[in-house]
Amino acid sequence: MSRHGTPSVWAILPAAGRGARFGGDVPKQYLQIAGQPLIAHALDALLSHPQVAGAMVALAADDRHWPGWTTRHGKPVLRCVGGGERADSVLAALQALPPGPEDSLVMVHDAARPNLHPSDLERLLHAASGDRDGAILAAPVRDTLKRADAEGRIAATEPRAALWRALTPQVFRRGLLTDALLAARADAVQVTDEAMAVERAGLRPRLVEGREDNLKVTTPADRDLAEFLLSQRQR
Ligand SMILES: Nc1ccn([C@@H]2O[C@H](COP(=O)(O)OP(=O)(O)OP(=O)(O)O)[C@@H](O)[C@H]2O)c(=O)n1
Ligand SMILES: C[C@](O)(CO)[C@H](O)COP(=O)(O)O
Repeated sequence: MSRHGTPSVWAILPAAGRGARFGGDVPKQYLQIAGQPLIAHALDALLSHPQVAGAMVALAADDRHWPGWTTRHGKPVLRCVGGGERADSVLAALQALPPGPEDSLVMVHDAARPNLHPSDLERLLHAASGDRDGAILAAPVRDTLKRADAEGRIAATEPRAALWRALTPQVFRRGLLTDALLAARADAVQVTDEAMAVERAGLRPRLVEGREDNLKVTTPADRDLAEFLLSQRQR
């Protein structure tokens, strides 16, 4: 048994997006970067951690690019059909997981974030294991923030003290996250990350500072940086 105990954390990868901001014919999660699809880098980063039991990947119903993996790193890779919004995909994945304790940890990570480092993952899981409100990787805002007006000019400078950018993974107790996402859906509130749903439930997840290079590949401009970062790790 590893020092982390029995692998008990299920990883959820929302991967049902269309990649509209990235463009192209192939959804960005299947972009070949540093020798494999973007989603493979995200899967490997998660499944290589000894505490992670397996992965549930939420795919678009008409996805024809999924390579059909059923295991990686000796762990199960399961899949389900995602939903119209990211939160719907996460909820579908939660509800498709194998039976397990409601207070077990689940970890949600964007398939579009290929450069998650083991050190960040370890610190995040350590923080979440001891915190019932959960924990997320995040990065403190280091730039001055401007609010734009309708003409693309500066309308205001926003205070940045105590502002952080939410990253992923985000780790919560399985039952708590499921209930929080169901409540947000029932209230017709579109949450852009899992923490937003948990905050609505009155909890205060812990912020775990993560690397700035845990980028989400969103537009074509992100591709070269992702290629560089991932190729540097393979040297
Ligand atoms: N209905 C959706 C929308 C998004 N995602 C996933 O959520 C992650 C982060 O979303 P984003 O970067 O916005 O990806 P897309 O939604 O594909 O991009 P876009 O908004 O440009 O279409 C991605 O792995 C994406 O596949 C998902 O599983 N289901
Ligand atoms: C979950 C997330 O990556 C945290 O920053 C972000 O909210 C995803 O946003 P997207 O518009 O679905 O990419």
